[in-house]
Amino acid sequence: MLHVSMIGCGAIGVGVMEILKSDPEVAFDMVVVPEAHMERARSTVSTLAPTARVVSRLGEERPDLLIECAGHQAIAEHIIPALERGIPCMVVSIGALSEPGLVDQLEAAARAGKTQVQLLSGAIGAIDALAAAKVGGLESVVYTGRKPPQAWKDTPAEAAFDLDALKEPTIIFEGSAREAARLYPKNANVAATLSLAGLGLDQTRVRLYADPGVSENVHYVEARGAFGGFELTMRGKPLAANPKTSALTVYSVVRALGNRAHALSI
Ligand SMILES: NC(=O)C1=CN([C@@H]2O[C@H](COP(=O)(O)OP(=O)(O)OC[C@H]3O[C@@H](n4cnc5c(N)ncnc54)[C@H](O)[C@@H]3O)[C@@H](O)[C@H]2O)C=CC1
Ligand SMILES: O=C([O-])CC(=O)C(=O)O
Repeated sequence: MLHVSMIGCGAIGVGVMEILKSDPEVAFDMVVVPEAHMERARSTVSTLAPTARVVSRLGEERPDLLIECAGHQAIAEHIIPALERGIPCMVVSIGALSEPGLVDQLEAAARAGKTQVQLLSGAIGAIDALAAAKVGGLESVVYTGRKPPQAWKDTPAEAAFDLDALKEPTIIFEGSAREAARLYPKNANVAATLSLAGLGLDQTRVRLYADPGVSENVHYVEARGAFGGFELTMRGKPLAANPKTSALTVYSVVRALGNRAHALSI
């Protein structure tokens, strides 16, 4: 039985607990959320993981695994201290790692605690192929993200475009993955994941579209290198609870937890 503590109880956290409540090999012992969100989280957790405690920090507890499904702040607040204490961690807010120095801090914390932090693939696929291709040498990685206009609400695109009135696919950003992550932190997870697996934040090119013609989060990747090349299109269905997040992100967390908990890993 794998004893897991979960950071975050939003669209991803709830989706993961819903699926895993029928898995006898995974137990959620604690759910970590900020004080202000504890009451809401308690009522959700009471039905999904009735034995789990809702807390605002891990304290002295030592779960088998700590999984972050919360947001950028949670990495410095919870993941780094847990790694330093030797607790293995998984991270889903990969966009946070475009902040200068944070990847190095994560690695240093894991090394100090003699443990490991796993960065999850989330909403994008072919991370295994891209990371393997990097060994032989990559020449180019280009990522195009296409989402319905309402998925860009509360981002700089809202000030620059009348999102509700868009009739055509509209480029809202073109540049490096580093700049995309700075301007669109809540939509930068895929670009940052591709960068970390591949050519890095400065060499990975990103184009983002607000497209009234799509209802899904469409991720298109073209990679070339010594291995040859690949093109990948993912059409991720957004979660009802958060249209910025594709359902595949929930499944990627469930897969990663299953791989740690079960006898067979794939
Ligand atoms: N790797 C990937 O492909 C993807 C990653 N994400 C990332 O996953 C994260 C969670 O996404 P959602 O569940 O959709 O968000 P959400 O907004 O629905 O839920 C966030 C949850 O985290 C909690 N939280 C916020 N700050 C916290 C902190 N400092 N400490 C503890 N708990 C905290 C909130 O109370 C809430 O329960 C976001 O950072 C998002 O950018 C989302 C989609 C894809
Ligand atoms: O599709 C998703 O779930 C999230 C996404 O685009 C991103 O954060 O890069």
